[in-house]
Amino acid sequence: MPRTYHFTKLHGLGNDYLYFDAREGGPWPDWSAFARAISDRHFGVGADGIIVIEPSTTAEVRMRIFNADGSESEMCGNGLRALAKWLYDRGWAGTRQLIETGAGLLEPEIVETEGGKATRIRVNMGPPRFRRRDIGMLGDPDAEALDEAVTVDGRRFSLTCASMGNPHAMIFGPMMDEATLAHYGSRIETDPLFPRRVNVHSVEVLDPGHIRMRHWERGAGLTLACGTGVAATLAAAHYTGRTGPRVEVEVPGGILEAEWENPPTGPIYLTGPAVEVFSGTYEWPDDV
Ligand SMILES: N[C@H](CCC[C@H](N)C(=O)O)C(=O)O
Repeated sequence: MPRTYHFTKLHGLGNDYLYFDAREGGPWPDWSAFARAISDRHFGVGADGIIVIEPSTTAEVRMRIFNADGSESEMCGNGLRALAKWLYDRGWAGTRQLIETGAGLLEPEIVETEGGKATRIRVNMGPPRFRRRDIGMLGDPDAEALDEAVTVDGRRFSLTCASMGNPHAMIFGPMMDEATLAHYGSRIETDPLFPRRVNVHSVEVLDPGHIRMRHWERGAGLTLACGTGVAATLAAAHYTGRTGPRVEVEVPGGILEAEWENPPTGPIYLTGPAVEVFSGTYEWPDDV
């Protein structure tokens, strides 16, 4: 007997997720298989993945994020910003929130509202990390991974890697077009250097305060925005002397602001919009 699941779709600059309130009720499905099915843009509802809200003993709620391929990630910056909106708009949390994530306890803050609804959210993403162990890379776990090299189809890429709880590899230089990033990003994502796979970003530094970039996300492919990717990129760019500690980042879906407070040990803040699109229901075979 199929079961009916209620969801709300929200996005941060077009990085879209389906939200499931699993704080009560259940039983709940195998979220990985469920995410793979519902995220399909043709045979499902369509999204970059799903966000599952669960009870927490240490914060207001626990956020879990599953990519479109069903893989679970440690963290999602755009997803966390939109979750803060989802909670605030329903009166379930205030303007300053504490959320349990796979990257630790993180603090989103509603910074702009319209008609009682959150429109712009700033989130303390915690500090970036640069060691191989943080990124889940092969090699000396205590060594930083600021200048790695992988070769794909005879083309050598220099990677600067950082973690925001989830792993990111940045390719600095002229921004690649979609087809080029899809071709090489998909192969770097699954390179043996990254046993946990990796999110891949093509990053062009325009000046010390401005970056433009394009994302190939682990488990989701090309996306219009990647919050943890923007934060990891600011960390890598500033840490290697390419930018200041505060940048405006142009991603395909719009503009995100990123600021690194007290580098290199302080947190990175990410500020940008979040939008609620619609709510709906989804039938899923009773596999529980
Ligand atoms: N694909 C990512 C998770 C989503 C991150 C991204 N959408 C964000 O806004 O941070 C990973 O597997 O680590």
